[in-house]
Amino acid sequence: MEHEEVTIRRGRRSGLTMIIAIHSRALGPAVGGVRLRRYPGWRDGLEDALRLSEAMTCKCAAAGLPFGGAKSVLALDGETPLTPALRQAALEDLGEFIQSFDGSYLAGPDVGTGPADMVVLRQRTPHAFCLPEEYGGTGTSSIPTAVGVLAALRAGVRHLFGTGTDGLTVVISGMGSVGSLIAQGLPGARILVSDVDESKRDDRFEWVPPEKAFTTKADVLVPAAVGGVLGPDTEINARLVVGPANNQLTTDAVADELAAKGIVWIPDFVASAGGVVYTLGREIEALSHDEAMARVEAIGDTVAALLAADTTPLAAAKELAAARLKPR
Ligand SMILES: NC(=O)c1ccc[n+]([C@@H]2O[C@H](COP(=O)([O-])OP(=O)(O)OC[C@H]3O[C@@H](n4cnc5c(N)ncnc54)[C@H](O)[C@@H]3O)[C@@H](O)[C@H]2O)c1
Repeated sequence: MEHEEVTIRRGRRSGLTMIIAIHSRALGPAVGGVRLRRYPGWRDGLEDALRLSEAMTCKCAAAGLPFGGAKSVLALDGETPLTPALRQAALEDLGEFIQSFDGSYLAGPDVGTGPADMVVLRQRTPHAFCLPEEYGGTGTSSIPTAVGVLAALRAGVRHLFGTGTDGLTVVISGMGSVGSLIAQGLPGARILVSDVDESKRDDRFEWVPPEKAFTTKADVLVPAAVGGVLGPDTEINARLVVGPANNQLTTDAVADELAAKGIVWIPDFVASAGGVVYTLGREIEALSHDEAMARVEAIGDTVAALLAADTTPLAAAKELAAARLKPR
């Protein structure tokens, strides 16, 4: 096992399996979101926690943050209804669990949780961030995440096409909180959007059925939905792939296969770091909004440097993260 510490506990109020995976604290306290979702079994939740906490270590190290990587999972089974009472009990259980790490693990929102849930965690531990603004936090991280992806996208476009984004065709797969902001952030481009949820259709943009999103001819494809979408046989009809979805590749080898096909893939842990860069900068390092946003915009410089390397962007990003993680 490469992780520093993995602890599994049953919530005494909720009865839910809780997993906290600490991948690394080499650079500072480990940070990572709380994922609350259904799994076929808790071991699947454990798999998720192991994978996602490792990705957080890479994300923080590549972004130059003084933090390590972690993840919490609250594993729901297939049938128990998630009532408000169960949610409250699970968060109180997790808050106590987080507190037992004595500040060496800092929790934020992830899939299935949001800023309001962080308020419940705070009742049991001070080590929860991304609270709503009225509680002194920075609220949702979607805006800085989208700003970071847009900076990465512009750097990729400059490298590949030597231009800005005006006139390019961009397909966005996933019109959730981040994808919809990205769509609005490219006013001169032709934007095609796609989602499994038809209610996410937006009259301002052309609609593509979800099964056609990756094969539609475009200059840029933005995966903004779920992970595991890029495998060895995935057909893609765009030259540049860059988006916020975590863990997009089914295996690291896919990065080499994409490169061999002439497709530039920007590592997700670099492109999607804006939320964590901004939130931790504001809430832990007490930076101003402008200072924290300047760090988010700097994701574009990181991407430009990765693209200048003579390896794939993934290999270059892993090298960058490993160099920062090396004991001095
Ligand atoms: N919100 C953040 O700050 C942040 C930070 C880093 C990474 N991410 C990652 O970015 C991605 C998007 O985040 P979000 O906050 O916008 O999530 P979200 O839940 O608001 O939106 C996801 C959207 O994807 C759609 N979707 C689900 N499966 C799909 C599929 N197979 N094809 C097309 N659409 C599909 C959903 O209907 C939803 O509209 C997630 O993978 C998330 O983990 C988010």
